[in-house]
Amino acid sequence: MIKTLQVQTREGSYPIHIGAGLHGCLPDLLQEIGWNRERRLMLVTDDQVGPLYGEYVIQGLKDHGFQASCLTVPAGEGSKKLSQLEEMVGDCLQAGLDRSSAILALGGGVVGDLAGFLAASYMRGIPFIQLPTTLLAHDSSVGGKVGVNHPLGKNMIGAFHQPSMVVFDVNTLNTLPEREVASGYAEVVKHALIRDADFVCWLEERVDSLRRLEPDSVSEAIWRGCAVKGEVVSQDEKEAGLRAILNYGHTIGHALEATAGYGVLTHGEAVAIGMVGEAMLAEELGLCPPVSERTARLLSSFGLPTRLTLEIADEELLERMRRDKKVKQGRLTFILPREVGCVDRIGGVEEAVIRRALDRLRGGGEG
Ligand SMILES: NC(=O)c1ccc[n+]([C@@H]2O[C@H](COP(=O)([O-])OP(=O)(O)OC[C@H]3O[C@@H](n4cnc5c(N)ncnc54)[C@H](O)[C@@H]3O)[C@@H](O)[C@H]2O)c1
Ligand SMILES: O=C(O)C(=O)C[C@@H](O)[C@H](O)[C@H](O)COP(=O)(O)O
Ligand SMILES: [Zn+2]
Repeated sequence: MIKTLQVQTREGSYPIHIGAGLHGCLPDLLQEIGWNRERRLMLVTDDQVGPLYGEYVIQGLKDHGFQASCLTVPAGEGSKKLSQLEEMVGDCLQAGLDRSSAILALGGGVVGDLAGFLAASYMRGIPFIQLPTTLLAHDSSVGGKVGVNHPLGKNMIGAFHQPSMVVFDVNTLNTLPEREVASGYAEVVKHALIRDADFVCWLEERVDSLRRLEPDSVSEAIWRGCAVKGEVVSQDEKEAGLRAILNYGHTIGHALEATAGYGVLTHGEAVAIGMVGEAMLAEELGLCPPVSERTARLLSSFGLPTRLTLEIADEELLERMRRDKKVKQGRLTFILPREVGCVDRIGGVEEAVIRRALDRLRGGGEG
């Protein structure tokens, strides 16, 4: 069964298709959005995903008369950097891509963010399509945040560039390593915690089937996660306000990810720890009833870490947080829970309270 959602943008709307075997439908789906065979296509993938799915996708396109070439980057967060992007621009120029060409991003969030940024910047912008292959990429493939990391911070160089379509073939999840499955559930849980209390209960009741990647449950989880994300992005495409709620867990999470060294923690692991820490912060500030324990229990049931065990000093984390993109005139802004299923933007959080929350996140305080 194929499920479809629409994301509204300033320039119209684009579909998200979720279902088993959708890679086989890609040529038809391209034609549905009006892409004809004259448009030269560059498939961007990584060296783990490419050998699994790249050839099938390229062959399908060629069989339908499309001109498609392939560009492969090394797998992992280390590829999300400017020097990689420069190399990719060279590959596209060599392959003869022009302003009527387009990019297809086949992979997880790293490929999606990197290939999306390539599309946003190549000759000042060409269209692209997201073909997510990780559970986490139900988040990264929707909403148009594309970019690369800087040694001083996550996603510090980037753009908003919406895809023309998202095609999620859930069959690809069958080859995903267990650690990446868990990592992906962090962003699924985030979507539930920020906007949909019923979805939180639904997840709590189906942990086992979701972890086994039972097709009906996993497709429903992806669909519900994409529905939350799509609804928020449709209301606030460029993060003027509301969209910041999608950053729950990310102020601490991004600080952890960059300080630990890109790739040491997966993005989902860092965000999982971050959500528990930020729930503790909300409790310290008296903003909500106790929610951190239930948050940690759910994340942990998916096999995710919920405590800060790496030896990183508070000051190092705070230094990163002071450069977070939500900081305004030096005031640290967090996305904090009011209750399960509802969060708020809270500005001007004092560093002393953050230190108390970090202490609890390390297992100090009352837990
Ligand atoms: N733009 C956004 O809105 C947004 C949202 C969330 C996360 N992100 C970004 O996404 C990135 C993390 O994405 P990710 O967790 O997908 O990581 P990833 O892209 O590095 O993929 C994880 C690993 O799984 C492998 N893999 C991918 N699909 C596979 C498959 N089907 N079978 C076997 N192996 C497969 C990859 O090669 C990689 O080694 C981070 O850089 C994060 O900042 C962006
Ligand atoms: O789409 C968004 O908006 C998000 O915040 C989704 C996050 O899960 C994602 O990690 C995003 O890349 C973070 O964006 P950033 O602007 O904080 O770098
Ligand atoms: Zn994220």
